[in-house]
Amino acid sequence: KVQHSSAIKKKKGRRYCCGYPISIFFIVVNEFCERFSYYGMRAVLVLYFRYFLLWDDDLATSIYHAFVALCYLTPILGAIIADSWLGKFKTIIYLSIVYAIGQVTMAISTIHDITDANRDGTPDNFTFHIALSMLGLILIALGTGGIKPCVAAFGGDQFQEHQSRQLNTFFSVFYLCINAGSLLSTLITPLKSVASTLMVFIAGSGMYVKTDPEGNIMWSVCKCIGFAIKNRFRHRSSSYPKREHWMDWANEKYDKLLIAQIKMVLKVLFLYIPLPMFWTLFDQKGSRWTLQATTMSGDFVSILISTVNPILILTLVPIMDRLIFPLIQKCGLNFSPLKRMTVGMLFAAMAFVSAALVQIEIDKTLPNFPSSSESQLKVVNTYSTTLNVTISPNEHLLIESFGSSADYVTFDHQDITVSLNTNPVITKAFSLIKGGRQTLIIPSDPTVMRDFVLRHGEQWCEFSRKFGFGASYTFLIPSTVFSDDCESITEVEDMKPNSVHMALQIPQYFLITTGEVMFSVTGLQFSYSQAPKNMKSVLQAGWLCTNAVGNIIVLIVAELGKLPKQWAEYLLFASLLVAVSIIFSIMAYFYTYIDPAEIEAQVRKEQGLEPEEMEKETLEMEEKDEDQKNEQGVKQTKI
Ligand SMILES: C[C@H](N)C(=O)N1CCC[C@H]1C(=O)O
Repeated sequence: KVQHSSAIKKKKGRRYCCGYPISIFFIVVNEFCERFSYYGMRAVLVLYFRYFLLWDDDLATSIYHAFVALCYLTPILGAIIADSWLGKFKTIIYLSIVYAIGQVTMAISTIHDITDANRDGTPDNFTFHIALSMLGLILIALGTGGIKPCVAAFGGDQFQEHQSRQLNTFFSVFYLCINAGSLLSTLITPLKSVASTLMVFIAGSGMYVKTDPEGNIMWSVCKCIGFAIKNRFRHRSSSYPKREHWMDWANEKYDKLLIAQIKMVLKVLFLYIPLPMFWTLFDQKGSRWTLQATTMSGDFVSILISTVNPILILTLVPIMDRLIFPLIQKCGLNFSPLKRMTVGMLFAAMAFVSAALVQIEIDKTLPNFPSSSESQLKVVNTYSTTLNVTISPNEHLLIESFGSSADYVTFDHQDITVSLNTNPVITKAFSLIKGGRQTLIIPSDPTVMRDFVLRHGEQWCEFSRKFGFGASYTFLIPSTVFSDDCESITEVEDMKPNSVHMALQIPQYFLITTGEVMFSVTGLQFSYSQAPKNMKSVLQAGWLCTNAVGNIIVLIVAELGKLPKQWAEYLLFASLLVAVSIIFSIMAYFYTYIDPAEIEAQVRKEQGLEPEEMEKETLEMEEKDEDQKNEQGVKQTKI
């Protein structure tokens, strides 16, 4: 009775603006601040690993993906704590504190002065910094992941059953805030944002609808499933009559309502099995696509590329919600949530086809590097006259003074002899490095060693030309050069600058983000709407876990099983996602959308409602009326 009246008291605090509970304002701002902090930290994480902890590219990328995977695995823990023990409100508060401690720990780990006793600018004790940063990252993963399923579900809890339209809009706005936070964090430093997250959330405290946790629900679910499996096994003989669903084998011991709720959750979780493949492709934006961008040209575009996903989300979500989806509906087509998710997957697959096409263009412009059994040599002539260079057995090069051979010459053997048509003829034998590129410099005569400083800003010689991305140059400086004799310095281009423009990546970003809007925003709404009341966070956590598994697949498949051609790897991922989306569409075809509240009410009715429940329901109905009147602006003073 006491619990019952307190629940009602809390619900009476509900206030509305334009048909939406005011409390959701605090929730979406909280999500904005949280994502601002998370994405801001994530944006510099690989750089921190690479340039502070001095890890190599592979280790930095692997730990980065492992961290992201952990961030999407910890929601299970947060959901269990919220649904079984603390409730969503307190879980968000406590785990946000853990999150803040994690960010502070991480910040401390980046102060090299702590262990830099000899003040040379690098830490002396890397173990200390690594241990501290790993601790910080684990706390951050626990905080960000733990609160994530609770915040989305808590937002959903603020609405009533008849507000399904507003609920869908809430999830779209929620996703917009995630991306506004992500966009801003790329542009400005995410300082103090976890503290703001917590303060904004607490500020709305008096206005939230806070549903109490209903005991250790996860433990009851596990015990019930365990019992059903054991009982089914005990009655495996064909003499026992079959039951409609394997969970019905728990009927002997467990409440019908719990069994019905577990059936609903399992049905959705089964549907989630193919979904990680979407995230496997999506999360390669941050690794493979970024590496692809480093082989392309265009400097200002690089900032656009790092912000294009959130910018497109901010544009596409309203366009989809207000224009495309209503238009499709008007055409009489039933674009159900699961259909949207399938189309989202196909868009992501198309994005990877687009990435493969861009890669083929890039490959055409890339230098032809030697295979592991070949060697390459370039010859540079700093001699005073043009030279005829013969490389055994039959390579003849005519190289003018202060010039070089047009390109690297490839040899399938390593031992060569170089002859120059000087007087007397000079002949010398060399052994080249297998699989490597080398440059042979023919020195000027007489050889004088001298220093020449090329210093930015105050260099002796100004070079007006801009060096291209990805290019490599050799400067030939004559021994006689003086500060006013810049003309005599010759530049040899060893590697051509990247020539495929980064703007070519925009179509693939556009396609993957369109896919994300259809897949991720819809998935978020779907996970909430199909979950029984006491398992909303659990199902949100299940949804987020698909992201974690996707990242683990990136780690395993993309890192270990590299294909020789990058474009082929992109096409492989695209084909895999098309195959998975076909499987998903078949599974979706057999899925029947449910109204969990209706099923729960039906089971209760079958069981015969207890007087207490009846009373609660009547009060809720009364309250629903009051809320509806509130929405219409009618002021009610008393129920
Ligand atoms: C930044 C992405 N566009 C995005 O919004 N997300 C990627 C994974 C899910 C979602 C998020 O919650 O951050």
